[in-house]
Amino acid sequence: MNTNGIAATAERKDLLSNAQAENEAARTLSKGGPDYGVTFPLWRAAAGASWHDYTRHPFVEGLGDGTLPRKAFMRYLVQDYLFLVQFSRAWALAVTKAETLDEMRACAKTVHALLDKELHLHVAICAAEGIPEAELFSTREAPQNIAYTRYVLDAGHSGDFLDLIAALTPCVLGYGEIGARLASRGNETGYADWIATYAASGYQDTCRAVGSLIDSAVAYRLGSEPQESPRWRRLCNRFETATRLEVDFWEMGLSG
Ligand SMILES: Cc1ncc(CN)c(N)n1
Repeated sequence: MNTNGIAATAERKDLLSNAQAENEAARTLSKGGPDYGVTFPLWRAAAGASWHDYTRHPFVEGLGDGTLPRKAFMRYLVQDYLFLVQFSRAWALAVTKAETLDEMRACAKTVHALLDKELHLHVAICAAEGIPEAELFSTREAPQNIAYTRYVLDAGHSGDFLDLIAALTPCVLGYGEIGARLASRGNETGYADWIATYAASGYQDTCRAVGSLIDSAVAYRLGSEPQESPRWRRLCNRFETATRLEVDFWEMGLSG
């Protein structure tokens, strides 16, 4: 096969995987939204307007309709590469804070998903824009990036497994929700690869696994009525703080 043939096959594969992601997302949304367990919807509801501000942020809407300036996207993406490096460390910390082997396995799988799957998107897009990975790795972190990632790491160092998981949840599941919603619109924009990554079955499987990890971790430590626990409010607060830090992260992309 000549190079044109290879490129055409690769392009067709891309189109197919984008179409599959859109179909999956449409099926998910027709069920009433992504189903990531029972604890996540409670924390999301407790976060109130902050959740809406995060998942419906102008940056997100710009990704969905293609109006987001490329400069803003690249500023975000370079920082997000560094973000994912720190988040991998935070999920690795969760492995050491876990109390069961199932929890350790679930957290280790998430480390793998971040380092060996999600980061590829960033490396590939940046390479296409002429930014090599070594340059990404040595970029200076934006203050919003430091604030968010170090908040989560501190939640893990100063608290227990649940404190850490509550701070990690908006990141994983928020993007799952955003990816599914944007893909269901079916717009062909310059950000289709980004949207397809978070709507794809691989990422949605991670979201479902994390949703079920949260449910079992909460039941293991707080029993069958977790909302009655004195810890519940603090966990909701951690989730909401991380959600607001997600909003600041989008703002960082739009700044400058
Ligand atoms: C800031 C941020 N939040 C969440 C994700 C999805 N893992 C991400 N890549 N970046």
